[in-house]
Amino acid sequence: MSNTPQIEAFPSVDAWAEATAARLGETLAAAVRDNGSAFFAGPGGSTPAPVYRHLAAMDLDWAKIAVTLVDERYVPETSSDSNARLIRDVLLQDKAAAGRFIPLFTPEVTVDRAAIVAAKALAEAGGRFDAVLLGMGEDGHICSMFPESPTLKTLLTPTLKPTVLGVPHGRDGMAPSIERLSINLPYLMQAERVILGLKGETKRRVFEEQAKGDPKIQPIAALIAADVSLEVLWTEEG
Ligand SMILES: O=C(O)[C@H](O)[C@@H](O)[C@H](O)[C@H](O)COP(=O)(O)O
Repeated sequence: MSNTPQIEAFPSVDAWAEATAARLGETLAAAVRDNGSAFFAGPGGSTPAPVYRHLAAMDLDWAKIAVTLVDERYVPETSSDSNARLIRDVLLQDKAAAGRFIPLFTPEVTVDRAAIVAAKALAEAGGRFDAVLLGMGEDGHICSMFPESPTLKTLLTPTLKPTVLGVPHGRDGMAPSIERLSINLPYLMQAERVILGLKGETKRRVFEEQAKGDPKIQPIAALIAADVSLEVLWTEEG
């Protein structure tokens, strides 16, 4: 029986960011110690920057750590929408400047071709994440697993191989507003540690509601049904 993970509450954004970064860093350090290298995947959006600042300052063996994204807008790094830009500007600084970044975006003919290129690049980098940080939208999406998206069911299918898929922009004003690239649920299922970082009361409520949802179409329910080793760290400060 899958159980909803307990939400761990922190009194401030900084306490929340520090605790999240410490756990991610602990897992990355253990992977470097035990396997000689480590692989981290994180989100874009407005939530993770404080976590990335704390992580960048951690004294890890960053030259042995690969860094990628759990999803990406299908835009070049020159775009302010680029998640790769966030990773380069905030995470791959300070001590983490030596980390090796593996972007998901490449200027291919179509987003689906770019997804094939990204899937190959992640597989060549080891194909399994040691530590993953996830954000969540107020619609319950994680990665680029959006409600009503035609790719959602495939992204949430637990029996497929870990891969990257192209996500079309939403029709009739539905999210996402631009094409995306996203890892699928199996990538999260095989990760050593997955932390969902949430800020604000709305997202806490959405998480609790979505946890009771249909794992075929609701990502949080899919994570829980797939027994992903999920830790949920939350702070009320928005
Ligand atoms: O490309 C993105 O936008 C992110 O990778 C996405 O998966 C994010 O985690 C959620 O959309 C939450 O976004 P916020 O943190 O901005 O609420």
